[in-house]
Amino acid sequence: MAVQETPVSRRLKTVKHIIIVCSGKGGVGKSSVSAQLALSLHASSPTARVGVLDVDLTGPSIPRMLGLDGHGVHQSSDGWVPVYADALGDGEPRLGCMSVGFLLKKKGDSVVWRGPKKNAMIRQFLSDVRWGELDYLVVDTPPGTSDEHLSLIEHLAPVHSRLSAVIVTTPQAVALLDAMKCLSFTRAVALPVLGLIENMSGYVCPCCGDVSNVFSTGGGTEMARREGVPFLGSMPIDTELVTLLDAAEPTDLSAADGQHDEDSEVRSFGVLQRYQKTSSAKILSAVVENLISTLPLVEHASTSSSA
Ligand SMILES: Nc1ncnc2c1ncn2[C@@H]1O[C@H](COP(=O)(O)OP(=O)(O)OP(=O)(O)O)[C@@H](O)[C@H]1O
Ligand code: SF4
Repeated sequence: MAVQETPVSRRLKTVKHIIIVCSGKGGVGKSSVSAQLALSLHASSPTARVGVLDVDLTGPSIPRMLGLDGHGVHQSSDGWVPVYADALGDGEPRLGCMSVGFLLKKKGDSVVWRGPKKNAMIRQFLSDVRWGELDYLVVDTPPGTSDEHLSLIEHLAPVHSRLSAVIVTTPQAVALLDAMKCLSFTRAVALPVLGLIENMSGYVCPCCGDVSNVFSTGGGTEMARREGVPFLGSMPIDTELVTLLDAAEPTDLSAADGQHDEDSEVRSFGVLQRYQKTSSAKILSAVVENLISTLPLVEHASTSSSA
């Protein structure tokens, strides 16, 4: 089946893989996992180019997690320029971000929109952001399955053949029940699932390294086995991660200002360097290896569905 030509397809034809991160329930760490996936994919190869699109329109948290709070979107003649998070002077920028958070007048403002307006915003994000060549576009979504998810599927599924999802859950029964609803949604819209990530799976004591299972354990593995989806890995509760992502300091705009021209919005970035030193980064690099190894499944699924 020929892929339709639309403004979204024209813009995203230089993006190899689009990975939608979703969760059935709020607060399970979906945005933290999205930010960490982007950081770890960026670190997975010296040339990997990664974008993060935050479509959690009513609660955008990716700019804060990447230390990009307070930045505004720059409009070039060829569309919106992502805010780049790589260190200045470190070669070509390879980690770009776009979020409704960059469009809000001030920190803490909220977006109260109905479905059609959200749909229009998402279409504009997909068709107007000048990502350029990307290996991975990680899309952070709101919890549950809402207007934002339907809009993404509506605009992306007909035009992008390497579109997939990752489901984030915590080990508690109630979160797993909601993760099941999320999985049913992906099946209903024929969205291939790369796998399940269990977050907040045990607590590693910073003093002795002992792991305590604060919640029940093994629910994610069991659900993945039962439902026939890959289990990508478990992320323990990491106090270092909370400090890093919740308190990621906005980078100094004045320091970066002299370094960008009209078409390049590159910012100095300490989060990437600090993240690499955390124990979460080491654990997540194994999760990312598993994720990369499941990407061929998406190509297989798209080939069989278009056959
Ligand atoms: N593995 C972890 N260890 C410690 N804290 C974590 C971990 N994962 C997430 N958190 C913390 O839990 C809180 C909620 O995380 P996050 O905002 O990523 O959740 P979410 O599922 O995206 O929430 P929302 O419902 O707002 O979309 C944040 O303070 C985050 O720093
Ligand atoms: S796990 Fe061990 S070191 Fe950590 S708080 Fe408990 S007793 Fe103390």
